[in-house]
Amino acid sequence: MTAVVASGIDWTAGGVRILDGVDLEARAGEVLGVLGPNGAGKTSLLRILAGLRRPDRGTVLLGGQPLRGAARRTVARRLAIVEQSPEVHSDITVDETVALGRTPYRGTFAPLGRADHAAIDYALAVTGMSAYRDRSWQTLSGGERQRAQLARALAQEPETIVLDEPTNHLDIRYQLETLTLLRGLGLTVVTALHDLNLAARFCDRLAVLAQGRVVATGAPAEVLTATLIQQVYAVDAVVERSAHTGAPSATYLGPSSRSG
Ligand SMILES: Nc1ncnc2c1ncn2[C@@H]1O[C@H](COP(=O)(O)OP(=O)(O)OP(=O)(O)O)[C@@H](O)[C@H]1O
Repeated sequence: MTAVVASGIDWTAGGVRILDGVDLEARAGEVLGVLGPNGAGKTSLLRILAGLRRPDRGTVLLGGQPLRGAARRTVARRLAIVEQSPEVHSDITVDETVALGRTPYRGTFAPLGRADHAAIDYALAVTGMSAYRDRSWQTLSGGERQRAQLARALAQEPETIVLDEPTNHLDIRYQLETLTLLRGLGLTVVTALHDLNLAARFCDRLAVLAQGRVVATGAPAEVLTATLIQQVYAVDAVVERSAHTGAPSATYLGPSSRSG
C-alpha cells in the first residue's frame, strides 16, 4: 500500500507560484528524501503533506484517504511532522514537550495513562533524550531541541513521519544516529535533507525539487549525478560510488561557471 501520495500540488504565496504541479509518492515503509536548493519549496511541500497547509490545487492521500476533510486528530494518529523551527512554549520541559505527542490519544484534561508513559519513555530513549526529560526547553541546545522534537513526533506513534531537515544542528554522530534510527523505525519517512551524501546513503528514494517543481525522482544512484547537481545547484561535482558504503557520493569541486 502506498502511504502518501501528492498529486498536482500547486501553491501560491505572495503572488508567487511556490509549488507548481508537484507529484510525490512515498511508499509504505520507505525513506523518501526531498532534496533541492534553498527556496525550492521543500518546507512548503512538507507542510502540505502534513495537512498544515492547504494547496490551491491538487490532492494528498494518506493511506488512500484524502487529507482534506479528515479530522485533525485522525490525521495526527497516522502522521507526525518535525518542523525546522517549531514554536514551543519556552517554559515547558522536555517531558512536557514529548507528552504533547500524546494529544491525539487523550481527552483534553485526561491525565497521562500507562500507554502514554510507555510511548514517551520509548521516544526519549531512542532519541537519547532520557537524561534531559526535566530540562526546560529554553536551556536546550539546537541539537537537543531537534532530538526532543523527534521524540515528540515518535511519541505520537505515527505510521508516517515527515521531517524538515532533521539533521540540522546535529553533530556528525547524531546525524548518523538520527538517520539510522529513522531507517530502523519501519515507518514511512519523508524527509527534507540538504546533505546529498547522507541522503544518498540513508534514503530508499530521492525526489529533487527546483523552483517548485519535481525535477528528478528515483533511487539515489539514478538521481544523484554530476549533471543533476550542476543543473539544480549550479555546482560542479564528481559523483562516485563509495567503496565503503556502496552509496553514490559527491565531491563538490566548486560553484559552476555555468550558473543554474
Ligand atoms: N507565506 C509565504 N509568503 C511568501 N512567500 C513564501 C511563503 N512561504 C514560503 N515562501 C517562499 O517560497 C519559497 C519556498 O520556500 P520553502 O521554505 O518552501 O523552501 P525550502 O526549499 O524549504 O528552502 P530552504 O532550503 O531554504 O529551507 C521561498 O522563496 C520562500 O521565500
